[in-house]
Amino acid sequence: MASSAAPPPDPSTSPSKPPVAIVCVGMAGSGKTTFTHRLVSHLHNRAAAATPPTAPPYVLNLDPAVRSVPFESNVDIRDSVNYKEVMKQYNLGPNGGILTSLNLFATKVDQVMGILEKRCLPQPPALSTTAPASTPTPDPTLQTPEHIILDTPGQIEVFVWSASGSILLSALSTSFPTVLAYIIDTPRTTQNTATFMSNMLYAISILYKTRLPMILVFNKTDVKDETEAVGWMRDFETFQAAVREEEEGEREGGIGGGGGYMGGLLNSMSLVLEEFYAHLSVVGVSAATGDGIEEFLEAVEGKREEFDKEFRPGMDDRKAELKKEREQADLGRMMGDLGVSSKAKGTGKYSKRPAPKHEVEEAETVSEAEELEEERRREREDGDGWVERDEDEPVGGEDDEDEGGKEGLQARYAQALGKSGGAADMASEYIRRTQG
Ligand SMILES: Nc1nc2c(ncn2[C@@H]2O[C@H](COP(=O)(O)OP(=O)(O)OP(=O)(O)O)[C@@H](O)[C@H]2O)c(=O)[nH]1
Repeated sequence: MASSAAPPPDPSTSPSKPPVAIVCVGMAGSGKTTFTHRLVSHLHNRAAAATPPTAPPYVLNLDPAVRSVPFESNVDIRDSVNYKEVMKQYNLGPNGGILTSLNLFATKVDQVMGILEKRCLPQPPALSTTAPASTPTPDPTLQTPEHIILDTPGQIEVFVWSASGSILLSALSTSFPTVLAYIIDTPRTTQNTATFMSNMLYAISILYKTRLPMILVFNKTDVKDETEAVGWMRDFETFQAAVREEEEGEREGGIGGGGGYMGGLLNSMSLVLEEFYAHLSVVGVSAATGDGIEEFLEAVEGKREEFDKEFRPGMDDRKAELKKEREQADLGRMMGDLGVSSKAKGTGKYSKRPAPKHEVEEAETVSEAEELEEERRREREDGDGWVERDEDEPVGGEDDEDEGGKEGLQARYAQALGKSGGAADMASEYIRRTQG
């Protein structure tokens, strides 16, 4: 695949643009992590090869359940929330554990945004009394990245449909142009027209839920290229012909199928979806070989413009309003998620005998669970449960070793939100009521 895209702009000479945030979402197994890995290493290579070298992408891992992340991330939810302990403490299954971990992480969204803005937006030059030294080669570590990349949990609905997902996306998109990369497993999705349509309907629901520009990324083109899928999208007659062919195949094979109802529905939907497809960019990539990554980055630039034109207007005015919404309405909803979790204690599918005393002492709350995390994490952590992976962040944390139970959690929430009262109190009050 040609890599003929223009070299990245030199941030030292070009008017600085904020980086674009790429949020990778997709069904479990579609290849999000492999794609993120490929994208990150591609951008690292591109930044190193530029003259002068530019800043590499800023990377966030938002999947609390992933065992190992193949790429280097600057911010990792796992440093802040211990997924296994969350499952244990709230008696949750895997999906509830991911949801609750994301909820806990989302209470720290303002800190995350603070770090992102500090690291990724051009900062006003520091006042200096000494004469500027002549530095012909800008230091890439002092430059801002062109891309922020986020990998999300495999359980797509947990991220896209949860309050915490909305909080994170709305916070991100108020500060940075934000684009969704909807990763699709091409061979699996084009197995038949019904699977294809299901995936497209999922994409449409995310598009309308988030209202962010979206790129459909047909992944795994090394196994099957995107031609058929794109054909089905661009020309509904091609799609309808495929539906007919499948129906005939089923009739000949004696398979009942949807008895005509299914075919009719698929045909109607293909007509309706024409309008939706028009709003999307489509690229074929292979995360395994790297094919199509440059085309994807070109599509991202197109979507950045769309974001600036259609999404950005009014955003600056709405920033304060959105922040308030985040703290009030969504946190209320988010605590509702925790409430569901707390009710599961002792009654639900994942209920269990009361934990023996020594286990309780081991970690009674999420905050204590965090305290018990490995020494490596604790060293980086400076008191508020939040950590940026590559550097120490000067946060005025307190030693909360003595804080146990609900008070400890309350302090966590208060700290997480950088103040006392408001949403923090609301969160802890909710927990007090539901857990007490
Ligand atoms: N052939 C091929 N396999 C791929 C490609 N991308 C990912 N895979 C494989 O697809 C499987 C799933 O990939 P992951 O990157 O773990 O997918 P994911 O969406 O992050 O998975 P979850 O986090 O569990 O939802 C792995 O076996 C990958 O090796 C690709 O471009 N080509």
